[in-house]
Amino acid sequence: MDSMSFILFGSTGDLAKRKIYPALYNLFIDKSMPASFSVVGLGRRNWSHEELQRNVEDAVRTFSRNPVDEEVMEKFLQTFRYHPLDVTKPEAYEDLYQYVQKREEELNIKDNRMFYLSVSPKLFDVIITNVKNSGLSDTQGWKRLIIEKPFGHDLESSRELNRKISTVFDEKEIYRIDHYLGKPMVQNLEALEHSNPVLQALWNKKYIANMQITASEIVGVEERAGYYDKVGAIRDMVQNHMLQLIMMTAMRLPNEINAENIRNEKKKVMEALRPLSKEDVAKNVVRGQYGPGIVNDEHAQGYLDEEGIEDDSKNDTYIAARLWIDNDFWKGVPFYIRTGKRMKEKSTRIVMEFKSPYGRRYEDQDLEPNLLIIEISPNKGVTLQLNSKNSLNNGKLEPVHINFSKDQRDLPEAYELLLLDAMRGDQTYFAHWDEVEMSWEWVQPILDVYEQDEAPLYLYEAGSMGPKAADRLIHEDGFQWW
Ligand SMILES: NC(=O)C1=CN([C@@H]2O[C@H](COP(=O)(O)OP(=O)(O)OC[C@H]3O[C@@H](n4cnc5c(N)ncnc54)[C@H](OP(=O)(O)O)[C@@H]3O)[C@@H](O)[C@H]2O)C=CC1
Ligand SMILES: O=C1O[C@H](COP(=O)(O)O)[C@@H](O)[C@H](O)[C@H]1O
Repeated sequence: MDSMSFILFGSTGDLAKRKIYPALYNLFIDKSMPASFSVVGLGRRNWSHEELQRNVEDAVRTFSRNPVDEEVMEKFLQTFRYHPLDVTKPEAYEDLYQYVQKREEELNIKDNRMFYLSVSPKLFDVIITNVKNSGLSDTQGWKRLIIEKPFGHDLESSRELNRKISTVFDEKEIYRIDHYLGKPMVQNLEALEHSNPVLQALWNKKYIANMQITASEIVGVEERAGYYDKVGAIRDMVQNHMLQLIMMTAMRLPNEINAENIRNEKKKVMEALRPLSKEDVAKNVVRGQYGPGIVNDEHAQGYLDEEGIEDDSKNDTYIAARLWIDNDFWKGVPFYIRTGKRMKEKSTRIVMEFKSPYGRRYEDQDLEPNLLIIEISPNKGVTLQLNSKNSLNNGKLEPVHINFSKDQRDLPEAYELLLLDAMRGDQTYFAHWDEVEMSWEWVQPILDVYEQDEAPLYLYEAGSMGPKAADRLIHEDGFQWW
């Protein structure tokens, strides 16, 4: 792998601590990092190199999946340097440029530069402008941009941001992170379908009655009120993660698996996704907000009582929706999504419910449908629900489960897989602009309806599986949530 500078905007922040440093360490210990690399951490704080290194060390000790090897840790920390920088000050970038070059010379590495924007989206624009004007992005080697979510606040702002970025980076140089695409079981979807002819044969409208994608969380808004109260579940989860999961589940696999082909197939799914008019929103989308309830046997306060939330906030902490993909493979199969905070369990999963064949033999018995359940996180595995006679219960047909689960500890974290791909220059599991733009296009009417408060906001009890209206949405079609 090419030697490079990893220039981290937001090196003193939460994401760097919880995800980026542990991921880099795990890649380092697995010998997946380039032989020579320089990490330059940036932030306004007046830290020394040693302070950054101490923080990196703490972060790795706290959050890494690998036990720490002291010798490896020492070498790892030596790659880190801190450079104080207020990103809003154009004149400060001249020093940064010189510092990055100095490290490149010291380490004798080429000017391959990875810019990682792990800062508030408000700062994306000013950083891009200053990186460009300072000359930092004029390299002989490659330059790449890793950019965190949210990518815009709505369709128009995302287009504006993309226009801005495109003046400095080509699409081939932009790595838009959606960490759900880095989850090992999401990356496994394609293999699961294509290495198993039995699943491949069934993965279409002929056999599937409906597809359900759930991403439920136990946590509430935590310390992110300022951010979350303005975005809600629709922008925080649906526009990106949930629609990416739909694309990954519904795409047809190209003959050759590479970034371009996969992204083309995902784009076709979005092109076929039936758009919602404003009138469709209330019929197909349910928004909810958690009230007080019981979580893990303890009282949990409602959203409006959380610190930093407006008293009369109408923000959605839960969204369920019915979607249709109008192409030859999925026409007539409803896709249901639901995601929310303060729900009963933490689970991200995809469930395919199979159709019941006509003229089946056991019409007198109340049979459960066959299900294929793909657990993405925190459990990782696949379960097939079939029916079988139970000779201990008068030969009654009962559901049985064929099941495999992955050893959780050995699997790399999403950020590890994504950072490795970005360093190798592989964009397969990063969101292409077309996908992001089409996702915003699909979501925009929902945002408009909520902005005007033209749809009901249903309360649900903390610790439940969401509002009753979401159950009604799926019952209308004769199905239930799995
Ligand atoms: N945290 C998470 O779990 C997740 C975060 N994200 C995204 O990652 C990004 C970072 O989030 P997070 O780490 O939580 O944010 P934090 O608020 O924890 O960190 C923000 C970082 O930005 C730096 N910063 C702020 N203003 C300036 C400035 N004017 N000049 C230089 N640096 C500045 C801060 O450094 P200093 O204070 O030293 O100036 C700090 O390092 C956001 O885009 C967020 O949406 C995405 C998914 C999950
Ligand atoms: O991007 C986000 O994702 C997390 C949920 O991620 P997971 O990997 O734990 O499923 C969510 O809590 C957060 O609000 C959102 O910004």
